[in-house]
Amino acid sequence: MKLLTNQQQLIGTVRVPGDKSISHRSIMFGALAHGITRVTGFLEAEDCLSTLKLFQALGVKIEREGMQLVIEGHGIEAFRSPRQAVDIGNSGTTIRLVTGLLAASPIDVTLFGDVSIAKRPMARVLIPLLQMKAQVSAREENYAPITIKGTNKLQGITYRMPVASAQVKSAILLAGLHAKGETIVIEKEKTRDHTEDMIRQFGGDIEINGKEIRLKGPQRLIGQEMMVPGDISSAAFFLVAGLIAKDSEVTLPNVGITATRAGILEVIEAMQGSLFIRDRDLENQSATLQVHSSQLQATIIEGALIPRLIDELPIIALLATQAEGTTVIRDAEELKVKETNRIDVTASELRKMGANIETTDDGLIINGPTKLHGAVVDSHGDHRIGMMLAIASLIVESGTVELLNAEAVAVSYPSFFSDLGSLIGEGL
Ligand SMILES: O=C(O)C1=C[C@@H](OP(=O)(O)O)[C@@H](O)[C@H](O)C1
Ligand SMILES: C=C(OP(=O)(O)O)C(=O)O
Repeated sequence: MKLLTNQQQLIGTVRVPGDKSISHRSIMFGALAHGITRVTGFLEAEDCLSTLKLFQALGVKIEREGMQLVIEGHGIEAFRSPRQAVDIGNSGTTIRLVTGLLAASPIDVTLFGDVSIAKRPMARVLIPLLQMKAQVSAREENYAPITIKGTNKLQGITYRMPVASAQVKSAILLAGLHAKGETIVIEKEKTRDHTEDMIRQFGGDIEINGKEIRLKGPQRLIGQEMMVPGDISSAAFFLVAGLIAKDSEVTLPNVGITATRAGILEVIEAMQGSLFIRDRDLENQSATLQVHSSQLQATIIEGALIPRLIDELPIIALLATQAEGTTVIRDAEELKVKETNRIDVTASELRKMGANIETTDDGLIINGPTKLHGAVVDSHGDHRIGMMLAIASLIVESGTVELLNAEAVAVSYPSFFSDLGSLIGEGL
């Protein structure tokens, strides 16, 4: 795909689609609960549709009614074994959370995915689940396909997490909901807490004390009405675009800014970006975000901040190429096990466009500001890399940009290119 270059100006408003993490969980909790769950703002993107189809294959009735998704939950006991192995596509969140959730179900199932999923580590989920007496196995004990033989004999555990991962935490908590006794998870760093929020929202009982989370099984959840706010991980591309493109102003209404996800807003402020947060909705934990073109300063991104902006790091790396000074991203080794090795791929693709960016064992060092130029770049099938490169092309001063494997953006944001085009005032 040929991208727009030549220092574009971005003006306007984009309503980014629903949060991916919350959308996945809306299906999972709706299916686990008893009664009807109605979801407004569900993200209709490939990853969340993988979760939707999986639960339909387990016999759960899920239908669209106007702008809502309606899930008819009859509890975990009502799940049925699918006739064949289920393909979860590119979605790490689906395969990891569902492995925990289904470990305590009455069904047998094998889950597999695409070439990227087949390389992502699963032992991090299997190790605690095996301690809970789950019957789960994986290729070479670490990779998809994963086979789950559900059992009603799960036992609660106390688990100190060796990685900062909301997916691992959520898999254990979802298993713990139907295990006997208490499950205690102690996080390495605080990660996104949508699972904990939704356990409460669906009538469950959970105690949170800093990084320690406790729940007792078995629990019975009740169907709910839910609103999914816009995804800050999708908004991040337009936040950065508005900051680095010339003479720009971009407004993003209804973006989820819950504390465990809002790290990018702190980074923009630390870099002296012009950011306004308006219309805060405390119940929905959302707000309108507005950015203007800015003179940016380098910063250091590390430690407890990393899990609060983990998926935004490729686009933050682009932001840093336009900041004065040396930006250091460290403690981000988890980036190596995402859809691609995002440390290597971010650096190698941005370097093709002239960025001054080095990789380290756990992050990136970026010297700025640098002018970017045209190149043939590649998403490597990673949605977040594809969208980052499309934003980079907007500030290219010479040459053209060709993006290979652009279709990967549909994993989390199918309307990305048309939303970007609407800010520029012409279709891409
Ligand atoms: O729980 C979730 O919804 C997610 C957790 C994060 O993964 P890890 O738990 O592997 O950090 C994140 O990168 C992913 O996009 C979504
Ligand atoms: C890492 C991501 O997703 P997942 O782990 O669900 O594949 C992402 O969306 O950036």
